[in-house]
Amino acid sequence: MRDMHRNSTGSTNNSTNTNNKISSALRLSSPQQSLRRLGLCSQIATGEHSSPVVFPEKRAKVKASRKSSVPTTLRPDDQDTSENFEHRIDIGAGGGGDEKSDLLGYVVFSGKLVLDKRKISTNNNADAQQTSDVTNQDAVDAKLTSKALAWGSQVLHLDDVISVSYNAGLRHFTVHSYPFKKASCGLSCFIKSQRSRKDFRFVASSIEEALQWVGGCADQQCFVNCLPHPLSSSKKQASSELFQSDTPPELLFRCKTPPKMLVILNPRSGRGRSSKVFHGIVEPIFKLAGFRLEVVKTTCAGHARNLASSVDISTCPDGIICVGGDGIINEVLNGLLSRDNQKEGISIPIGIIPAGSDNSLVWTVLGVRDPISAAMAIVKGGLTATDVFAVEWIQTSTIHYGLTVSYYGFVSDVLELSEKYQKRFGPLRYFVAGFFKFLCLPRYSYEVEYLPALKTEREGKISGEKEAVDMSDLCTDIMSRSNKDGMPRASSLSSIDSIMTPSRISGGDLDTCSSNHASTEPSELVRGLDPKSKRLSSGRGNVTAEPEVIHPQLPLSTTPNWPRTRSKSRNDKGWTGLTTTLDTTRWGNTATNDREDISSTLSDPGPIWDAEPKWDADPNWDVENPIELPGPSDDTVMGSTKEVVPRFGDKWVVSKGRFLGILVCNHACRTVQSSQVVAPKAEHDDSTLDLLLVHGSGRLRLLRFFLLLQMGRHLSLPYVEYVKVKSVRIKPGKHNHNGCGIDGELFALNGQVISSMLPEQCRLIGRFRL
Ligand SMILES: Nc1ncnc2c1ncn2[C@@H]1O[C@H](COP(=O)(O)OP(=O)(O)OP(=O)(O)O)[C@@H](O)[C@H]1O
Repeated sequence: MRDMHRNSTGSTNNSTNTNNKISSALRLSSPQQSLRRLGLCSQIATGEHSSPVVFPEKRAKVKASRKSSVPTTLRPDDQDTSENFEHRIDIGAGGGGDEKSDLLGYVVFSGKLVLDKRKISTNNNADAQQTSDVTNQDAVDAKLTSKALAWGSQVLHLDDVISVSYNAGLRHFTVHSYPFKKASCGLSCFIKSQRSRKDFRFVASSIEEALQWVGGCADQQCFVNCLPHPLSSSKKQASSELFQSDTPPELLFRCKTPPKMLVILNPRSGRGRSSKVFHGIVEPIFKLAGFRLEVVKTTCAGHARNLASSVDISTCPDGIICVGGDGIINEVLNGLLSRDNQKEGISIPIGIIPAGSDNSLVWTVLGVRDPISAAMAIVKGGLTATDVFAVEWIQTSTIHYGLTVSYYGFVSDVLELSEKYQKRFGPLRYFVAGFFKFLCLPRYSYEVEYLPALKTEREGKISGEKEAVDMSDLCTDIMSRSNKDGMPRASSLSSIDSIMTPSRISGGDLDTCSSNHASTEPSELVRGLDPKSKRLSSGRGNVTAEPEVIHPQLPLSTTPNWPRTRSKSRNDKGWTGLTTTLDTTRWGNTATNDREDISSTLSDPGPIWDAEPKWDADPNWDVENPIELPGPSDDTVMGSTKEVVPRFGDKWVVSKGRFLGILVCNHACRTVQSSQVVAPKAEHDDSTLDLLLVHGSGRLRLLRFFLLLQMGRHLSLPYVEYVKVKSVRIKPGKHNHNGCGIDGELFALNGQVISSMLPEQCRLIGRFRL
């Protein structure tokens, strides 16, 4: 176990020093404080909560017992006493000095504990009997601090603790934890340490002390599962007769109320392993932590989105847990943002249990990649605000939201092709599809226009301005129209590297090559897609009409919804099919995985405010790029041109020509399968997008990009441009395979799209912990 021996007892010689060193940091709380923290309360087996009852006489008793067993503060003259301890606890992390002495936080409670190593019985009566058998000779000094429970030479970090079970009226209590299990010495370099369940049953010196220990754990945010006395035949008896004589009639440990959440589980994720992962590994953790969960398994693509858009929030006030890959999270996000009250929707916390092909979001943002750690992050709670980006199809005003990345070119083509191999190759399908796509690599042409972000903006200096954006403004344009979008996915593909390199190679130094224009760009932050800022960003600040007026010529039914089937190819379905509007409820009723073809507008002339030509109407890239060599494997051209286009103070950089790929990242996009980082400078909450342009065409160039990506050196390539942006517009060339991937969902890129940040962030459950 990683943590168990982290701060083990030092030698007898240095123990006195250590005690001196730690004395300041380990000042025990006064008994009164401890008692206050204990906040005797009750969580009776039924899970019902009752009001706290204070028992002064019990408090006095506990106070006395604590005084006698442990000194309040380790003073110099206490050293002798402390030397008599059977085991010394070096809370100062091996005597590292005062600066380290708070590694385990402040002391909440201390006393003697016996670790009962006998197998924990399921029989309560036997438990009661066993407890009385434990002799105090085995007792060791123990301390509960704000960060750990330490006894003898062992330390259990509270981060690894899920809950504590306690039977009223007994001296013993059980700590349920999931510490890291260390691989055996020889294998530790090869095998990642994993968490596994470990229950520690302790016996305290007295019932009062047991209450103190358990109450202290409750104060440190551990859930306490309080059960009746094992000898009581009924809960009624436990709370009336037994408690009257032995213990307070009601024990109310002050700990957090167990959360109530909705679990949306994609049973197809991870090649169908997600149900096993949830019920076998994750659910027991949530049960230990007292969570009240309603589990819904999705029946088809789009189901999660429908659930998230319509669920009664009062039934899951603490959030929605997604079990699956990045795709299911994207569905839930889009569902939440399509609710009538979008502000409420985006504020619903989202928990993530990684059980799909790739879970870049939770790995990058919370540093969690296995289901147990993810469940623990949810149990431990806290929220991490995360940017949300919106990709809007300008001509049709359709919007799809994302949390991870949107991509165009080779990667989106691979995403599409990978569908074919889903059943046969599972997570390896990206590699297989990447290989085949590589062999017959087409050329991709785009017009890219981006608004670089200023350094000051990236550092949040105008956060006040950001905060001033009213969510209702935001909703007027982007969100209200998003209800109609219902674009489907092909599969999860936040893991760009899995396309070409399934191997694991460590990252190295990363050189970023931001655009020159970025540093000379003094413009206001165009984060958020409220109509006003969007117009500003597009250089049409004089347009004041409501969204409907802005796009007057748009027929209501022109959303470029493009559900794809998992089995059909793009050609089968005809990318430029009928104009229609996707009814999202249809997805919910679809019994199979396959989706119907719903395609997009062909002839939409685009909104009035966007009518001004920014580029040639129909770029002919073969002509515009005279240096482009013919043939499939050319590798010598940058293939694009660049210019700065000032509009109303905002200088948009225009780059057009050939691109192997365009990646617009919301966070660093780490991949679970390897140590690569696609956008090393990206932050999930910096209000900017990181744009990666891989210029040019040709297999050699593409191969070099992916190889260097594995080594973390892809940004050093001369044809790779990396810039932080506030907004990006992308328009495909004429003969492209026009796909666009958003968090693993695949869409048709018929016409120009604009990616920008929403002013409001969503909230992921959990915090990044090292
Ligand atoms: N019951 C279902 N049947 C088929 N598709 C579903 C179902 N539930 C959800 N989906 C679709 O599957 C997509 C992918 O889900 P998710 O990201 O959870 O898995 P994944 O990581 O891609 O899984 P896999 O390991 O199979 O690649 C979702 O975006 C959703 O559209």
